[in-house]
Amino acid sequence: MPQCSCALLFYYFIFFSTTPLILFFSAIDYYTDYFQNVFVTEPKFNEYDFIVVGAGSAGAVVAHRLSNHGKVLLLEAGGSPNPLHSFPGHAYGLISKPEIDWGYKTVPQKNSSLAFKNQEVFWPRGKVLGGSSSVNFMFYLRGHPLDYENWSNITGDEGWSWDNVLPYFKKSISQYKGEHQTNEDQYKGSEYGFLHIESKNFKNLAREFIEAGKELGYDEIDANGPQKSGFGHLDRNERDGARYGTYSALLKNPKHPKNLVISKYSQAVKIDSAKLLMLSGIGPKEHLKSVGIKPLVDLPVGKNLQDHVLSVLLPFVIEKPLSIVAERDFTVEYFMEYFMKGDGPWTCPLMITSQAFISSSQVKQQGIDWPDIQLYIVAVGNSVAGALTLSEAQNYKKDFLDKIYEPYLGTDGFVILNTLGRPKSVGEITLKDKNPFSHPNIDPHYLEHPEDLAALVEGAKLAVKIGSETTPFRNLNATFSDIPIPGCEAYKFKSTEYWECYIRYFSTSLWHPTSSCRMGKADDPRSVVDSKLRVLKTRNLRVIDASVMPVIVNANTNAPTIMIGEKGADFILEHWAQQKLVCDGKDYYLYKDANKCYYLSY
Ligand SMILES: Cc1cc2nc3c(=O)[nH]c(=O)nc-3n(C[C@H](O)[C@H](O)[C@H](O)COP(=O)(O)OP(=O)(O)OC[C@H]3O[C@@H](n4cnc5c(N)ncnc54)[C@H](O)[C@@H]3O)c2cc1C
Repeated sequence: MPQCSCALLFYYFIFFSTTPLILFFSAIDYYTDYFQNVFVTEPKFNEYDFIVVGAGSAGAVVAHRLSNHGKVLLLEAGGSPNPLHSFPGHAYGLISKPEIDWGYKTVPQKNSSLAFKNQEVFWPRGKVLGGSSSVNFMFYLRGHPLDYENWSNITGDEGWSWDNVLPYFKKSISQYKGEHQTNEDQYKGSEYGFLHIESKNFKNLAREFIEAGKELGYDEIDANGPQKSGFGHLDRNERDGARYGTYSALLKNPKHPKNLVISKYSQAVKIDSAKLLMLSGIGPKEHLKSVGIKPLVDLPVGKNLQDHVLSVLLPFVIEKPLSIVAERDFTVEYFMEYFMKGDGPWTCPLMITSQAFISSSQVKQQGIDWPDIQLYIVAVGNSVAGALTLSEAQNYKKDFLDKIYEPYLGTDGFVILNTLGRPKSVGEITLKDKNPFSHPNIDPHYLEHPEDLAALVEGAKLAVKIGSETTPFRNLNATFSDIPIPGCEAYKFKSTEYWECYIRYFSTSLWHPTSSCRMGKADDPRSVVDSKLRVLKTRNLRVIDASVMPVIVNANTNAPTIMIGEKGADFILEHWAQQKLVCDGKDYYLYKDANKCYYLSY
């Protein structure tokens, strides 16, 4: 990679001169979009067949599918994303930006996140068309078949089994140009699909990571089909190197524009499904009373919150220039590669090039291979910018990071993200008060369950072994910092107690909250919606988003949420077909000889 003796100065010049410009143009873009939306009259109907609140990963899919059959009003609290959102290299820069992010944070955590200011973890959520799919890191993963067998058992509905959700994952795909093109059975595009999935050429340290896994006895895998323990490349929701979330795919140029009215900057008074239901009087009776809301329907809304916990392992140092060091590699060459060819490092969010699924010993004891640890390798060296960005985007204490990074600044290296795929700790979302604009209390109870910490300790030990003791990394002279992190100096370095302490400091969210409006059987006291996603004890109201997952899946949650959107749209269409007998359009057909009209399930 190109070298320059005055690179640090150059980097600072570029950083401090472009950042205000980016902020300035983003602000212009935001206010132009906002005022255009207020003053330019949109075509409106007097009445709608469906109202969808939230144009996120699931909401955009539901609105799109329904607009093929009826008039849809899609209410979104945010506006259009600015053009920078499609640039994967800038994904980290989108976090916590108030024009597009709700700006949530957790309440102070008791068992985790000691390296964070006030032990509060930032919880980014997209407030923009496309929702969190417009700000996420775009990795495309579906989960383990057993995740869905579990859903099927919990709901008592075979419709959520792996065999029955797989067609919905496939249905969303339009074009697959990822790592596993030979696996047609998993990825063949559908004529109804809209997602583009690809994997570009920046794969630094991925081969070393996968080969290290093989040396330790793991297979090289396609993590989607069907998942098992092993190491493999990552696919992303991109098209020609640009983000391709539900905004680009479905809302930017809607397929049924006459039927779909998108109302931007329209906050349906309440925020997010759990909060929305509680402010409407649907939630835990005693809690609603305590904040002055009249309870209408007593349901465990906000309970059962789950999230993937992430512990960052750094710094690793290598002696070959295979990582991106911001001060050195912020080059014209890489930008040209991106803008001219749609390729290179800037197609890769956070330079995460590969990942692994591992079953901890707790899981192996049960005689199954249902991984509960996910490791990612991040081909980022040790830079001033890295520490600054981590602290600003995620609320880490800056001085804590400075102490860890200082001896290694400017060196090549990498980071391993050690994440918990199947956490046992369960959190809760409650209302602060009855003001719809107040942020909710978010308490994920990270690491409360002792088995969560035990699994992450195993992940940390394995990650450090991979990154410093295996042949592919030894060939790079890779080392893991031997300086204990501040706060854990009292423990024997790399002992189980040291890792427990390390993880309690370095633990945050992987930004995959689920299950606060859990789906389940009607007589299960944990259920908020039934297996057709209808809110229990109410009529004509469904929740269709990540919050309905009965248990979080062992995978990044965007693709599973889009799948939920697909199924949810079909549930509504099935129901609607039975309500209204309409046979006048070409999209409708007569079902057998039952003398009833059904809608084609797109
Ligand atoms: C920074 C980040 C990185 C991530 N990286 C990945 C990744 O690489 N791969 C992956 O698979 N997953 C990733 N995820 C998770 C994934 O993006 C989410 O699980 C998924 O987008 C959730 O979809 P959803 O439909 O439930 O909610 P969202 O997509 O968040 O949509 C909710 C929408 O509703 C709107 N809304 C909320 N309340 C109201 C209201 N009252 N009125 C009107 N509109 C409202 C919001 O503004 C938003 O647009 C990431 C998430 C984040 C935040």
